[in-house]
Amino acid sequence: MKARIHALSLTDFRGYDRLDVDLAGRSLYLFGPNGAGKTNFLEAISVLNPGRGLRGAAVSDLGRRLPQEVRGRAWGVSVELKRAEDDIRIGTGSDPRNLEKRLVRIDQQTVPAGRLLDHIRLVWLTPAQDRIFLEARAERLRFYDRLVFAATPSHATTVNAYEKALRERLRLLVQGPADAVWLDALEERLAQTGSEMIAARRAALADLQAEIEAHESAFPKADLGLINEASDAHEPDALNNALREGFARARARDSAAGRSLFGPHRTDLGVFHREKDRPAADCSTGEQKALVLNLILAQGSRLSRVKSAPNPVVLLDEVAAHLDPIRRAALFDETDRLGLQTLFTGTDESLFDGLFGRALGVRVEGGHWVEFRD
Ligand SMILES: Nc1ncnc2c1ncn2[C@@H]1O[C@H](COP(=O)(O)OP(=O)(O)OP(=O)(O)O)[C@@H](O)[C@H]1O
Repeated sequence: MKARIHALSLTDFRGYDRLDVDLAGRSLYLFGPNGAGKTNFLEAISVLNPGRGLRGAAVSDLGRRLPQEVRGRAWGVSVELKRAEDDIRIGTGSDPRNLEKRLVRIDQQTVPAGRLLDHIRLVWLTPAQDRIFLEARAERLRFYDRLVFAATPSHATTVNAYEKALRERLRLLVQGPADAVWLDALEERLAQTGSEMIAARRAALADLQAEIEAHESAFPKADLGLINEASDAHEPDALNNALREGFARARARDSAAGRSLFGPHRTDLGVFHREKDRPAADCSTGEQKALVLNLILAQGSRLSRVKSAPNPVVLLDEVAAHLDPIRRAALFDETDRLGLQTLFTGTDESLFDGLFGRALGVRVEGGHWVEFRD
């Protein structure tokens, strides 16, 4: 399903007071000095999916706040998506009655945030994620779970239900009462949601690896793996049983440690640089950036194949600056070839010479779009 961003407005979002533009479904590159408002713009698009957007910010931090103001203002982001069959306007913003909360609207109707995924799916890469292979395991797993969730939205609900049951089980084990019936019931839920999580992660991994194999590109190929999955069983009943038994066996150890030491929440994403024959964490900074970028392109490509879901829109913050000219040209060609509406940022206009005429270019200064390159 094609979904591309056309008309777009921001109101009091971060440094922007008001922005009304029409991207006409095109890709975009924003350039301008530090602090101009380039990342803020990508962040505004990123909140058009459920969750906290690409900076993980609270709703109340997104509203424009002048230096003398103590609180941010009510903010809003809305876009018009043109599709083969119709146009649709989707938007989000703070609830004027409670600035900590956000509301989502689709064609004027207030709806749950999850419904946004029926219309737009976002993939992003920010400088913070370049270090994903050096981060703590839990951070990497969260990054990977977001890749899984973009194609399988139920994965987020499953992970939340699993984490809730895990916290409840640990509380019983540490504070009591260690009621066996209650613990059995919680572990049953953990086994059920845990098996679903493992299955969704494996399916996403197979898809991503297939995308990586399918494309010859200037980016290094990665071998992906899931480490410490809690069980290597594949058949659903066997996986379920293995998890239930694993949780029951771990009770005494978890209770003594005050931590949950068994389960799929302890999984890690393994990424191996095939050509260099070493784990991503041992690769150079530039090699790590290229690996993670290739993973994001694989994600964009696999999402665009999901017939029942909208085409992804890709947000690449300061990615071009870190690539050598050959890889930069390859990135522009690759996003074009995949038919992805991609929004790039960078400080220097010259980084985007290869996009001139293929995307809309805009100079940003002080929260304003000041010059257009068409
Ligand atoms: N809630 C807010 N209200 C007003 N201004 C804000 C708010 N939040 C952030 N800003 C301002 O936005 C600017 C940062 O913008 P942004 O992160 O988009 O910069 P950028 O163009 O991506 O720069 P860089 O090249 O340094 O990454 C800062 O000047 C910051 O003070």
